[in-house]
Formats: sequence, C-alpha cells, structure tokens
Amino acid sequence: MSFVKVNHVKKQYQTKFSATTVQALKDVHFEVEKGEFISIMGESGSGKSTLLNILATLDVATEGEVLLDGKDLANIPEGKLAAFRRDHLGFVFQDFNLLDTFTVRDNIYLPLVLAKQKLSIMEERIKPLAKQLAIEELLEKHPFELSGGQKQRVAIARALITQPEIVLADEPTGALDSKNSEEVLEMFERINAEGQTLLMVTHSALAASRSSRVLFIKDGRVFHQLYRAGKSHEEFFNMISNTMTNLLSTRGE
Ligand SMILES: Nc1ncnc2c1ncn2[C@@H]1O[C@H](COP(=O)(O)OP(=O)(O)OP(=O)(O)O)[C@@H](O)[C@H]1O
Repeated sequence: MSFVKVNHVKKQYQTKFSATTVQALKDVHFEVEKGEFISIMGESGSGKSTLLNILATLDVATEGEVLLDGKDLANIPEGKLAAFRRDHLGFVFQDFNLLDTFTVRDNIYLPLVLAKQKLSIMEERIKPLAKQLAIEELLEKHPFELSGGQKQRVAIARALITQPEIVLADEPTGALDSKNSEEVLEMFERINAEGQTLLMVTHSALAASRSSRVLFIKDGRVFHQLYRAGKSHEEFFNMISNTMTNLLSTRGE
C-alpha cells in the first residue's frame, strides 16, 4: 500500500456569488512511497497550492480522495483536524512563520506544548534535532537575531519535533539567497536520507534537483514526472530545466 495516495483528485472553486467556476485540479493522480522526497513543480496557477492545501487538510477535494497511510483525509471530523495536522504532518513555509517573541527553543517546542507533551520528551527530542540541523548554538536566541537560512533550519526542527509521517514544504527556499538555500536543501536531503518522507512545492529547479522525484503539474493535472534514480544534482538539475523549458514552449497547447 502506498504511503500517500492522491486518487483522481478534482478541485473546483466557486468564484464570488458563484458566477463562474475555476477548475483548479482536473484529475490529479499519484502515489508517494514512505521515504520519498517529492517535488511538485508547475507554472503559477497550475494548482500546486491547491494540492498542498488538500494534502495539509486545510481544504477538501471536490472529487476523488487523498489517503495518508490508508486513512481518507476527508473522513477526519472538523473538530479533530487541528490535532491531526499537529500529530501527523510537519509544515515548512517560505517565510518561516516563527514567533519573534519566543526563543528558538520555545519555537521548536511549540507543537509539543500544544500537544501537551512532557518537558522531558521535548528535551529528549530537541537534542539530536539541534545537532542534525546545526542550530545547537542558536537555541537561546530569538528568530530576529538569525539569518534566513538559520531561521529555516529552526522551522525544519519545529516541523520534525512531532516526528510527523510527512513534511509538507511550501517554497522553503523562496526567501533565501543561494548560499542559505544550499544549506537548507542539504538539510532536507539529509533528513530524507534518514527516512523522513518529504513533499515540497517549488519553482526552483535547483531545489527540486535535491529530491528523489519531481512531479510537474500543468492545467490541474500531473503531466510528467522525473526520477532522480542515482543521478547527481547537476544531471538531475539539467533534466528538470529541460522539462521546464519544454513545458514553457508547449504553453497554451
Ligand atoms: N480560493 C480560490 N477561489 C477561486 N479560485 C482560486 C482559489 N484559489 C486558487 N484559485 C485558482 O485556482 C487555480 C490554481 O491556483 P493555485 O494557487 O493552486 O496555483 P499555484 O500553482 O499554486 O500558483 P502559484 O505558483 O502562483 O502559487 C488558479 O487559477 C487560481 O486562480
């Protein structure tokens, strides 16, 4: 059984006063195995955020279903959604979403505080994470004292501390310069190598070249996918770039 199954998902938005309908996802179908690092790419308006929102249980499909470890996300009662997100999913955003009034340590603890976990568990979990993400020296600082790359590494630690089944990342390098992007992508690659399943939406071929598979969305459908399968970053980057160029040249067909 696949770890994540996106089964013929369609999503329609009704515009204001239901005057028109937008078909954001027309028929999205793919599966994710445990331990994969998937990138979702596609032009602006192709449906990437819509798909991510459905996977994040922030929105529901109009048709089709999304299964996480066999569980249909649409069947989770409204009142249990926040707890489900907190316990099963990790989130990394473009703009970090850290709280400036909290220390780095407290930002990372936050999901466990909300889950009413014991302090001893928080302390136990933060140690290896802080080491892995090279933020041990930053734990007592505040987010406003950190570089963008450091902030994103803290955000990754916050996403991982609940030991989520899958981490969903929305343009995680979108606000970073190339050096900081590299740092963050290396961390993603490392945590994936240790078994963490990751799904990242990105516009960047460089970022996508770190993943194990890239899905290209066009007009609300997965129209192509590429497997890294042992290729170097550079080789995979070239394949992704070529696909993006072809995608642009067939625009409007
Ligand atoms: N709440 C909404 N109401 C109506 N239409 C929407 C809504 N959200 C998205 N859409 C439309 O659905 C389509 C897909 O949008 P979506 O935001 O998923 O694309 P995207 O690939 O994430 O774009 P970007 O890369 O610019 O973030 C677009 O045509 C968009 O205008």
